[in-house]
Amino acid sequence: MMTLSQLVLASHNAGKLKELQALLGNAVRVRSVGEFSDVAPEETGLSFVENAILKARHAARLSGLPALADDSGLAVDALGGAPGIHSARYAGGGGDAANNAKLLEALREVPDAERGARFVCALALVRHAEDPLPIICEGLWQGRILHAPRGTEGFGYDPLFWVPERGCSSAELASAEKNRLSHRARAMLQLRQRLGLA
Ligand SMILES: O=P(O)(O)OP(=O)(O)OP(=O)(O)OC[C@H]1O[C@@H](n2cnc3c(O)ncnc32)[C@H](O)[C@@H]1O
Ligand SMILES: [Mg+2]
Repeated sequence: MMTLSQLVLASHNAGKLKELQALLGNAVRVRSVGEFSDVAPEETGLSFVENAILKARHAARLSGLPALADDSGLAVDALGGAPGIHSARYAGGGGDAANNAKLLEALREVPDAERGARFVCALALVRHAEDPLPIICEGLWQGRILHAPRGTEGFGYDPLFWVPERGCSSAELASAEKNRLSHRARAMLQLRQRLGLA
């Protein structure tokens, strides 16, 4: 088992950082990669797992500390799994509002029964930049894409993601509730088990 006293979170996304921190609890002292660099690495992998490993190695190299990265995104059935690994830059770098507008437009003619989607999260933890055996955990969250945004909590695509088990959008969930249900919560539970923290 890996014992950790300090960990760098390899993300530049404030919404994600907040969730990762809450999900990790206070057993580990957490730093953010933003303390070491403002520049995010290029996400050139073909999969969530490859991109998570690449981001974790980058942060471990910068900080000299163990690093945890999250690569996540939204896979929409009617779009053949898009935006997928390209979720953060779906609308070409215009941020969350532009991404959400592009998604609504792409699904304009798609009926409810065909609006299925899932959030995907891959976590990668490396002990050091060249770690040959990263810990990988994955989580999925099944839902459906709404016709208009609802709610103001969370980040990213949350206002468009209908959560069937709660009957609301994920941006209408309190953060503690999202942290019980989400793709990230599921992946993080596995990770905490692997680390002996859960
Ligand atoms: O790479 P880092 O620095 O961690 O930050 P990022 O925002 O670029 O993160 P990703 O490359 O993993 O892209 C994931 C995108 O998927 C979306 N996403 C992931 N998890 C989400 C969640 O819990 N709720 C809403 N949108 C989410 C969100 O738009 C993210 O920008
Ligand atoms: Mg990214």
